[in-house]
Amino acid sequence: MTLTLPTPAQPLRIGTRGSPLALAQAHETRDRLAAAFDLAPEAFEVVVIRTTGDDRAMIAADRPLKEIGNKGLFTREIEERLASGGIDLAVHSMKDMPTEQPAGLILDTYLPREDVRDAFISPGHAGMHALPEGTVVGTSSLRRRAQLLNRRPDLQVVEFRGNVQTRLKKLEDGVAAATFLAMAGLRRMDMTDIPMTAMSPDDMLPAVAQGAIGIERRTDDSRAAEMLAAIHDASTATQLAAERAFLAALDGSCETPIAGLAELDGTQMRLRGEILSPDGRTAHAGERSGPAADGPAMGRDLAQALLAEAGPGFFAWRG
Ligand SMILES: NCc1[nH]cc(CCC(=O)O)c1CC(=O)O
Repeated sequence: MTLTLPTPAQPLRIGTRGSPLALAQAHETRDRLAAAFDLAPEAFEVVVIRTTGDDRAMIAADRPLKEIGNKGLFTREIEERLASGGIDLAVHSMKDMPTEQPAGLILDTYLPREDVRDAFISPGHAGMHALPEGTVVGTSSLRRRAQLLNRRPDLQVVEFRGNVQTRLKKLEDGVAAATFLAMAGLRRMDMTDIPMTAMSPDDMLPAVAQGAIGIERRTDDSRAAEMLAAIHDASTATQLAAERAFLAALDGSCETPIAGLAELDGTQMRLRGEILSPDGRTAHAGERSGPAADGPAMGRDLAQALLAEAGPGFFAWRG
């Protein structure tokens, strides 16, 4: 098979949302492909796609994300455009992607994973444990809210939505004294000079697939498959296979406080997972270790164990 590479006249079209983080991730994808095939940046076109999620989030800026729509809200239009041939690739944060895949599309290429940890961000305080009693912390993440309240039930949590820039502005304006963001996003946007400390996964286990970028293509597009193979990171794929099997076995979505992290040491894997009640009062955590190739089985096994420990009805609040 001979690969017909894209040219400035017939560029490879990369679809993405328009937030600064999404654009940084699309540009990283483009730059890695350009380097792998020695192509000029003009051989690629970055296509910004507005999603229902972006529109609704703008209108209902103070409401929790889970109230304004279900999963796929921020990706549906992008996947439709990909399926209909309007773009050739779609770049996603894997943390935001459901575990099922629309027919005709495949999402199995991952860039090397960034820092998986959460960052604690506060102009005035050194870390989660140093916050005075009653301090107001902003976050839109059900997981971070539940984990924080589990460790620090005395704190107050307020809804904190918007892109990274918006959230930092809210901190500046004093809406909250601290917030959390993914280290990966800050690094990818070159924003590590803000006042922050990386959280140990022992204090705050990250979201499943945090820090991982996935690139989606049409199942029948062999050129895309061949080009993506050149930038794929196998270690990230091994980690995500375990973490996403854990998530899928919990039937989890972004509406459920779930955390999971697989770490590799040579051929061995350590997989940690946690499920929490939204108020943080109850948490069930566990881990598995074994050969990395058994990651998906470890993920399913850990999920079953945590579900059994939590008992029936633990996820009952889910609509
Ligand atoms: N849900 C929003 C989202 N999706 C991916 C990232 C960060 C990048 C990543 O985790 O890969 C963020 C923002 C954040 O959590 O700070």
